[in-house]
Amino acid sequence: MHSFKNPLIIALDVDNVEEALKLAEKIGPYAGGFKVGMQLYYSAGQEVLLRLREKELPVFVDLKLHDIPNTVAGATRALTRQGAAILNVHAAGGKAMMRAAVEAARDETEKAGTVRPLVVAVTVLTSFDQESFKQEMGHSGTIQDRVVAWALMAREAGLDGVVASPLEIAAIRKACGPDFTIITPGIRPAGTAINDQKRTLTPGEALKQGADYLVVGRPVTAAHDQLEAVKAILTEIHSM
Ligand SMILES: O=C(O)c1cc(=O)[nH]c(=O)n1[C@@H]1O[C@H](COP(=O)(O)O)[C@@H](O)[C@H]1O
Repeated sequence: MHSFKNPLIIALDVDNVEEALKLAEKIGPYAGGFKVGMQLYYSAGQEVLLRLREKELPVFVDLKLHDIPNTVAGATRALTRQGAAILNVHAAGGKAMMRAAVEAARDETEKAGTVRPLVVAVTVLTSFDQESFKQEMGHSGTIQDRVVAWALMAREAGLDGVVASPLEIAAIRKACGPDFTIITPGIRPAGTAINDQKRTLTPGEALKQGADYLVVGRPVTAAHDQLEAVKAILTEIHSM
């Protein structure tokens, strides 16, 4: 497995390589890893992954793949070759799609003699609350039940873990066991803006619930002093 020096993954949700590298330079000595999502990858492509490799921190490539199994397998191969330490697919894409992704990652790394990325499933996005989940997604049950069902399905498909809100961590841990990786966005240090997130906890609370990795974007990227924001989160984490 790629090694993260601490559980804090900073989402580099910016528009270009220069901005991403500037941020990575500043917070690199403190962060556990970086996340490159749709905004940056669709703007800068694989160049940003190549340049971030120079920082020697693992990168979670968050493109939330969701397509037929063959297409997702091809995309997974590409992101694996580009050095992703973690990559994600939507659990809603189904078991065959998830299995195709993890098999593609395994095959690609076995051929290259490299370390396989963790392949994790996105469950219910942290921007849903129970009300919008019911109204817009047509699910009658609770978010937690859906997240746990998808987590179990991801585990059966051979995935390494899931992305879920901090509110579901304990239930996932109970259902999927200690070795299943749980990555949680929707992290909001006390007193920071919630923005479009609906299901949130503070960094310390999320770790206490049993998260393996915390994904944090705007509480750091939009902070007046980004470095101070990262350090404050680490202080909270270390005091746990
Ligand atoms: O897959 C993700 O990383 C993800 C899943 C999810 O359910 N919610 C979610 O916010 N994310 C990502 O996590 C990051 C959270 O950013 P902030 O809300 O700015 O902290 C963003 O880059 C999102 O794309």
